[in-house]
Amino acid sequence: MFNSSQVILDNVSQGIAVLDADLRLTLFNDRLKELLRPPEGVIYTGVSAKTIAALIPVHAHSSQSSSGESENWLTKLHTCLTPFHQEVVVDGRVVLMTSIPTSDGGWLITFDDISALSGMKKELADQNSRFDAALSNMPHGLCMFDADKNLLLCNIAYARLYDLPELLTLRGTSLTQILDYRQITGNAPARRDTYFDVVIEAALKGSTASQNISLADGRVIKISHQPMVNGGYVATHEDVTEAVRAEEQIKHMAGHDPLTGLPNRTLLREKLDRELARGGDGNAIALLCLDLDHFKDVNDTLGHAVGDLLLKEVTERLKSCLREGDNIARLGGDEFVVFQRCVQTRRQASSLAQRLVDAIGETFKIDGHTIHIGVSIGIATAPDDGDAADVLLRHADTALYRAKSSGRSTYCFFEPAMDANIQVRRKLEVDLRHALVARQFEIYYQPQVDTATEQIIGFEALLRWNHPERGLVSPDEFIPLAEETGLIVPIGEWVLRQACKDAAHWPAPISIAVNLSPLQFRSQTLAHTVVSALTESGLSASRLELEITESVLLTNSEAALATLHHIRSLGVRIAMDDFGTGYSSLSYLRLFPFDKIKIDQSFIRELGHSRDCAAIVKAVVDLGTSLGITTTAEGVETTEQLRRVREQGCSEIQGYLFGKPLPLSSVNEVLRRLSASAA
Ligand SMILES: Nc1nc2c(ncn2[C@@H]2O[C@H](COP(=O)(O)O[C@H]3[C@@H](O)[C@H](n4cnc5c(=O)[nH]c(N)nc54)O[C@@H]3COP(=O)(O)O)[C@@H](O)[C@H]2O)c(=O)[nH]1
Repeated sequence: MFNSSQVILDNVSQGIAVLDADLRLTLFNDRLKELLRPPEGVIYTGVSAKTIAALIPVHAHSSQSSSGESENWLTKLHTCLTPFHQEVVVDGRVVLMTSIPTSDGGWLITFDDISALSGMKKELADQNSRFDAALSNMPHGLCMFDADKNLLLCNIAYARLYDLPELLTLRGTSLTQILDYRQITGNAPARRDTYFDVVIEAALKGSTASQNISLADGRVIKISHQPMVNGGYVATHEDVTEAVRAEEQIKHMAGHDPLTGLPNRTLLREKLDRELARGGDGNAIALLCLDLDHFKDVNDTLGHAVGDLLLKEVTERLKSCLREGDNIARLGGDEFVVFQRCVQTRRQASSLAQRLVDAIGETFKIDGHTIHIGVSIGIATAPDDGDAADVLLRHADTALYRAKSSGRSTYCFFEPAMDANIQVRRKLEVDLRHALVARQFEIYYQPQVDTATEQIIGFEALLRWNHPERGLVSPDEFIPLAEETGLIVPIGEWVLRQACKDAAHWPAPISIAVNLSPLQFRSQTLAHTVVSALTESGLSASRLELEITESVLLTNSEAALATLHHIRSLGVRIAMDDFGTGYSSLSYLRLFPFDKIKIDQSFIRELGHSRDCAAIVKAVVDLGTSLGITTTAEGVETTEQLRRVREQGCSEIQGYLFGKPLPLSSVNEVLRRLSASAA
């Protein structure tokens, strides 16, 4: 027969030991032996608690007994009247001993193997300390609030971010308390109500959201909310002030011109597109393309620093002409755009354009320099001239082109007919840029004759352009374009070098005259180019003549005069071309010791018809004679004109009567025949 209580005891998972009042073992089970692993025969009914205590030598750690004492188990059995626990380690296993006093003065002791539980507790403790370390070391603030907006926990970074005292970081602190405190210290959300009502409520309702919140102290905090499963939310707080500022700055830079601070082309396009899309409310848009006149001269002569200061000053003046709602942008260089929404488009745009022209026409005083520039303006209007930004900009630019060619410092409205002309001109410009590399230029030479002997004494180099589609293009058409685009500088340099090379093969003292454009004087390397053209070709300086018009001295006269003196000091002769067509040809004779005056063909043409012209020619020749300057009559076509200029005392003649401009091969042939007949 089995003892039923023993069967029960042997089938429970705990080790059981029952001690009587004398602390002797009265009852125990097999599980006790399994846990304590006593040597054979040590555990038996009647054995003392002391013997059992000897089997459990190592205390894992003492849990607090109900009396709060931590004492040796045996001592406690003698002294304690209430249950107590002890964790001990037996043979590597953690065993929880629970000692419960029995009514007869004895003890019921249970032994639980809690090794697994103890491992989990340790793991949990480790995890908690890792979590604490992570929280404390997080660069961002972190906080958890329950569903009632009471703080569950927060980390040091959160407290530091808002300068919170320790008291407000304790569990249970309400969000309102925290925000009230932040309100006082000046770092609460600038729009607290919105933050509270919208952001927090959304988080509590389960929305994951990330939002930048501006604080009253100017900082921007990125707050990311994550709802928690059991209500409440966890939020990270990151100070993104610097990042937001940098982003704003990058955005500003992408849309603005760094020099003037004005919107750039990209931003202009955005604004214009927006305005055009808004259309349809009866209002129109006037778009004004502005280009400064002679700005390049300022850069070339006074330097880029002064040019930059001028652009800033121009910007201020342009802005001062605008009214509320008008927009301005700088497209680059000296190009600006203004657009305005207006009702009476042309009238309002004219009035704005005139204000702008007047403002820029006023003298500028920059860095000790007095500067005169102007502005040319092309205007296109929407919807009449187009309703897309690209089209409007193109049409305003076309009108600008017209404003520039009709004298500058003025404005001009777009007209459809302009488009076709300008397209042709643009195409010519593209072709002209290509012409030099494509070797489409050729120099023709027109003879210059001694009036007395009627012998050829030299030739004038006159440029011709063999256009692949249009055939020979007149210099009257492409030289002004080359001057407008600045291409005259490389083209003029090519003419000079090529003409010197060609003339070097002609018999001395036959000379060569080359035209110089005013723009070539701005390059500052002109004198050097002349020297190298002479050196490369081997032509004597005395056989080279350079023809300039008074416009060279009109702008930038000091620098141009210095260059002229330098070139003349080489032995090169300087001729004043088209004499009498400008305003102050005479006064320029006092400025520079010209070697030759070329009387413009308009006077020669009129010699037989106009007494005035005859008198002018006579006066110029007399002036030349008294100053020791050679005079050449240009455009002599008839024997009658020849007779008259000879009568007036003109020393040299050039004109169709003695020969039209000829290609090099024909000139060489003429010269060959001349030297053969002279031999
Ligand atoms: N900067 C440069 N300018 C140049 C160069 N090559 C030419 N040009 C200038 O282009 C203008 C037109 O030149 P072109 O068509 O060659 O006309 C010249 C002569 O052909 C013409 N001429 C000469 N004699 C007569 C005549 O009896 N009748 C008549 N109707 N025309 C005649 O005059 C032009 C020469 O002018 P000028 O230079 O003033 O002596 C012209 O302004 C050229 O200067 C160049 O390489 N660089």
